[in-house]
Amino acid sequence: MSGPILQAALDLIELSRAVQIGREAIQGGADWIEAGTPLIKSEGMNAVRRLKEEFPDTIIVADMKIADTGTLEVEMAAKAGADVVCVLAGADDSVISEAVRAGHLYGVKIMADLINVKEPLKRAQEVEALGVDIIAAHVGIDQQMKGKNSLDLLSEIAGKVNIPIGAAGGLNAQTAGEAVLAGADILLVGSSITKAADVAAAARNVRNSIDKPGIKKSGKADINDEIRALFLEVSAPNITDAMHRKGAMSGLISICGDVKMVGRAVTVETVAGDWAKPVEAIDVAQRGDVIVINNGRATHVAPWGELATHSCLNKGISGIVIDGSVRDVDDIKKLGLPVFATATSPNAGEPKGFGEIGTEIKCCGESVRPGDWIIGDESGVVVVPKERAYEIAKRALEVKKHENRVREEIKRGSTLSVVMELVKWEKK
Ligand SMILES: O=C([C@H](O)CO)[C@H](O)[C@H](O)COP(=O)(O)O
Repeated sequence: MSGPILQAALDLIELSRAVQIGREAIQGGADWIEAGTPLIKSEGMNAVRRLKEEFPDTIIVADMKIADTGTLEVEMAAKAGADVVCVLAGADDSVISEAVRAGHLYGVKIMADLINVKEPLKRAQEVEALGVDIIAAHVGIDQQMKGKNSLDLLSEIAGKVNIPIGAAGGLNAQTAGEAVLAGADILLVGSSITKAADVAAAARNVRNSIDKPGIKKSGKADINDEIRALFLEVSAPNITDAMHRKGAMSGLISICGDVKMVGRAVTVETVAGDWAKPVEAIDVAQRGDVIVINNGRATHVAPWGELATHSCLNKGISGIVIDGSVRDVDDIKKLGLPVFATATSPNAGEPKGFGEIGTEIKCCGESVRPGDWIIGDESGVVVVPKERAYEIAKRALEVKKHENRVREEIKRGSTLSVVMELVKWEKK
C-alpha cells in the first residue's frame, strides 16, 4: 500500500445515484470506493457487482459489517467483486478467523471495524493477531452525532498495531489531514464527500488535506458556541427533519419576514394581555437568549410591542416567541429583531404581574424549558430539548448536506421522486 489512501464511502440506498457519486469521487481523487452498509442492505451484492463493473481499476470495499458467518459473507462479497471486506472487530474470534481464512482463499483483504468496541486497543491487537489486514478506527454516524470523535479513537491505537489503520467517522477536508498526522493510512470519508453538491470538488479538498496534512489541529470550541454555530447553518425545516418531524411550534408567523433566530429559551408564563412578566424577562435574559412567552394565544390584546423589542436589542437578545399577539408591527419590522407571534392586535393590556419567568411552559403546542434551544426562520419556530441540542444540530447539518446533493441532481434535470426512488420506497 502506498498511501495515504482516500476511500469514499457510498452510504446511500439508491444504486444508480451511488454509481454516479462514486464516479465523481474518483474524478476528485478517491482511490478506493466503498459500497456502504446502507447500500449493501438496500441492493445486496448487486451493489458490489455493479461498482466493480463500473470501476474495474478501483479497489472496491464491501462494508458488510460482518457479525456472523464470516466465511459465507466474505465469499459472497469477494465473488461479487470486492477487494476488501469489512468485518466487525467486535464479532466473536471465530467469525474473524473464518473471515480471514475466506479472505485468503478468495484473495481479498479483511478490514476489522472497531465501531463500538469497548477496549479498542486491546481488541485491535487481538484481531491483528487473528490475521486481519486492516484495522478501522471507526466512530459510527449515530455516535458522531453525540460528539464521539474518530481522531480520539485513532490516537488510541496509532503506532500500537503493525497493520494499516483506517480512520473513519465524520472526517472532512480539515480532519482528514489531521488523521494522517495522527497515523491513519486509509481515510474513509462518507458524508462530507458523497453529500456534497460538487462531489468531485469535495473529494479533491479531502485529497489535498490528505496529501498536504500540515494543517494545525483544530481547537475545541465551547459546546454552546458550537451548537449555536451549527444551528445558524441550518434551517428550521432541517431541524424538524432531524427530530423525526417533531419540535415545530404551531401557528407562529415571523413579524419581520426573512430573519434567522437562534438562542436558548428564557420562558415566561402569563395571562392574556398582562405584559409585566414578558417585559421583566428582558432583564433576566442574557445576550443570545430567546424570550418565549405563553400568553394563552390571546388575539385581542398584545403583551409585546416596539418598546420591549427595542430593549431587547440593547441587551443582545436573539429574538421573541409569543403564543399570543404583538402590536407596533410596523416599528418592529424596522427594528429587524426576530419576533414570532400567533396574532397581532393594537391593544396593549395591563402590566399586572401575574405569571412567572423561568419555568417549563407550553408554547404553541410544544413544551419549552429554560435553556432549551429555539430556532426560527420564515418557515416557523422549532424547540430542541437542551439535552439533545448538539446531536440534533449535527443531524440537521447532515439533513442539509443530503438536500444539497439532491438539489444538485434535480438541477441536472431529474425530479425529487426520481432522485429518491419514491415509488420503490413506498411503505408496503
Ligand atoms: O461505515 C459507515 C457508517 O457506519 C454507515 O454505514 C460510514 O461509511 C463511515 O462512518 C464513513 O462515513 P462518514 O462518517 O459520513 O464520513
